[in-house]
Amino acid sequence: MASTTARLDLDGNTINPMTICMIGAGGFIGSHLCEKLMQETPHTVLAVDVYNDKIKHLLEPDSLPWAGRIQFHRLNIKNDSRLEGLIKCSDLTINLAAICTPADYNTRPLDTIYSNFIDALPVLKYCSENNKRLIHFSTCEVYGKTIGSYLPKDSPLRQDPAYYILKEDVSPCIFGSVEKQRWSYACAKQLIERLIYAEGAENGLEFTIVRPFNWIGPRMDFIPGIDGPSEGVPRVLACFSNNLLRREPLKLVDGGESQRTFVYIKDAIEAVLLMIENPGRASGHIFNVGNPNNEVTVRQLAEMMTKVYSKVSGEDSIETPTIDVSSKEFYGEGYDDSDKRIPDMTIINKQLGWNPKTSLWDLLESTLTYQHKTYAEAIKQAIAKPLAN
Ligand SMILES: NC(=O)c1ccc[n+]([C@@H]2O[C@H](COP(=O)([O-])OP(=O)(O)OC[C@H]3O[C@@H](n4cnc5c(N)ncnc54)[C@H](O)[C@@H]3O)[C@@H](O)[C@H]2O)c1
Ligand SMILES: O=C(O)[C@H]1O[C@H](OP(=O)(O)OP(=O)(O)OC[C@H]2O[C@@H](n3ccc(=O)[nH]c3=O)[C@H](O)[C@@H]2O)[C@H](O)[C@@H](O)[C@@H]1O
Repeated sequence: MASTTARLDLDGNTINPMTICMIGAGGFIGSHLCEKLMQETPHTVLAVDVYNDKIKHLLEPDSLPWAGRIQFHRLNIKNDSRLEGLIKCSDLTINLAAICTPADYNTRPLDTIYSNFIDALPVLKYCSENNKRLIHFSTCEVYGKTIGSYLPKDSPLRQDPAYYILKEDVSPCIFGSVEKQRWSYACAKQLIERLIYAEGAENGLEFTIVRPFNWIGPRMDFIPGIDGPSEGVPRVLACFSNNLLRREPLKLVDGGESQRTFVYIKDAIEAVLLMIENPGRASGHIFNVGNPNNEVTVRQLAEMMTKVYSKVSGEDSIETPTIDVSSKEFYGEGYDDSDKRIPDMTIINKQLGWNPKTSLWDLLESTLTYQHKTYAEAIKQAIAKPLAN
């Protein structure tokens, strides 16, 4: 419940209720952010998306305590003149809208580039022209590969953090060749970051850029054949959840050697709320938001998810829990990968005093409990159906 006592920012000033135009509010991050804003703050959200399934529980029934503070606007920002009006009547715009599943980057590069660059242009224009604050969601993928990945395999420098820690104001953006269309997303995100930064520098736009590092939790993506297309390939959490639910081996792309740091969505949302409510500390900054303590290879992630799922479902794991698959087979031509992603936390610590709290085991336990409760029965029925026919 939103508290009735005044909310204070990090400098002890009263936070006034604001109206937030949240574009992409119906997605994974948007649904958690809407939930947080409704349950814990007095702010109003104009929720813009083409879908609202993930925020339905916040929109209905009319008797919800926050009724009237969240409005859903079903619109596609590619071609809807209502967008400018919504931005104009808000204090802050948060842009989350994007195509952001790697399976699309090399197979639908045009849609990916349009979604992440061209479609974000009007949002930026309307914020800049109307002097509205913008929080734009970029990605840790803008760093691409680490400098260390180009060193010889046995180089001792690979162990030196200077060669792999990703730092907002220092690290370069290293992408593969244009033929490696995996980088279409990262490159589009990088260009929109540069444009936002330039609008800030030349025209005084008040902006914050967020670079999420593998945020995971309930409601991420979809389970193929249940609430998404059977042939669709979501991000790794949903791919592995789907395999576990169906008692199939988890597929390790190119040996599962890539490394990632995973952060719990609920920790990450705390960071976004600090940005929303502390504009003086957040504006003009680019923030890494991740958990440097939760690093694993994809193979280790698969092993941990298998153990956690056994615990939460009460089922033994299958005899062959993982299989190797080539990236060409799994994602098609033009796939490439980030080798390692550890966020430097200096800037977000200094500006907002934020730190992630949840260990990888704990976040997987709560997320897989949700996946099991939400999908296990539906999967059982889907598997039983063809046999019954
Ligand atoms: N989840 C992560 O860990 C992560 C990591 C890095 C970056 N990001 C970035 O954060 C943002 C949100 O990610 P997410 O994980 O919530 O993704 P998501 O796909 O769950 O949410 C994106 C939402 O935007 C909506 N959308 C897309 N195009 C639209 C359009 N033209 N008009 C209206 N709505 C549109 C989609 O319907 C979807 O609901 C994206 O910009 C993504 O690139 C996320
Ligand atoms: O989440 C992020 O911070 C960013 O990175 C993600 O990219 P990536 O981490 O590569 O995407 P995942 O689908 O989560 O894959 C992680 C790793 O698991 C591997 N993988 C994925 C799925 C699978 O079934 N098996 C498997 O081995 C992938 O090859 C990759 O190495 C996406 O690009 C974005 O959502 C986002 O911008």
